[in-house]
Amino acid sequence: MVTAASRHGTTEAIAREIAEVLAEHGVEAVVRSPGEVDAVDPYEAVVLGSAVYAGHWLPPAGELVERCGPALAERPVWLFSSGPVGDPARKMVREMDKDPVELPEVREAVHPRDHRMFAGRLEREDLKFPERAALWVFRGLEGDFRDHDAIRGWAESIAGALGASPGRHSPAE
Ligand SMILES: Cc1cc2nc3c(=O)[nH]c(=O)nc-3n(C[C@H](O)[C@H](O)[C@H](O)COP(=O)(O)O)c2cc1C
Repeated sequence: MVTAASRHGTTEAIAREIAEVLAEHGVEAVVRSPGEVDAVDPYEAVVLGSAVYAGHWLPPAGELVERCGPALAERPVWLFSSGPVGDPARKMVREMDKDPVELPEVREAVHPRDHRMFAGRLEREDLKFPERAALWVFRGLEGDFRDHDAIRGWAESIAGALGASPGRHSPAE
């Protein structure tokens, strides 16, 4: 299962991209929003992500860990965050690229195989006040900074760890 907490859809889109790559490699993957997951027992492995706002994961991701921590710890779990936007040459952008505050706690609870921070997306038209006001501070950070190669490469490594062979169920077959 791939599940991600998202406010404006970017992290959810990254979750879908990861699930697509898993499926291309023969790993059956469902995408769920964290709030609708009551139990992870039906799933062999879990990829859990969240957008990062002001240094924090969104609450539904942490709440899933609170609800299902022991069951998550019993299966392979990969974590990701979607955050940094803007030109990485800028100091402010590099400062954004910090692990979310919740990460040590989440690591302790679920013992993930990995945590990856992916660049995100920030579009003015998605934002409402007060986020739009924050854009004044974040000026120059608008745009889609997702690195699809990085996302796909990471998803391929997960497929590999789950025993999938590359291209096992590729559409060409
Ligand atoms: C008000 C605001 C605060 C943000 N704070 C952070 C932050 O602390 N760290 C970070 O890496 N990204 C931060 N971002 C960028 C978002 O995490 C990024 O745009 C993300 O891809 C949005 O994902 P979503 O569309 O799934 O909500 C912030 C964006 C906004 C609008």
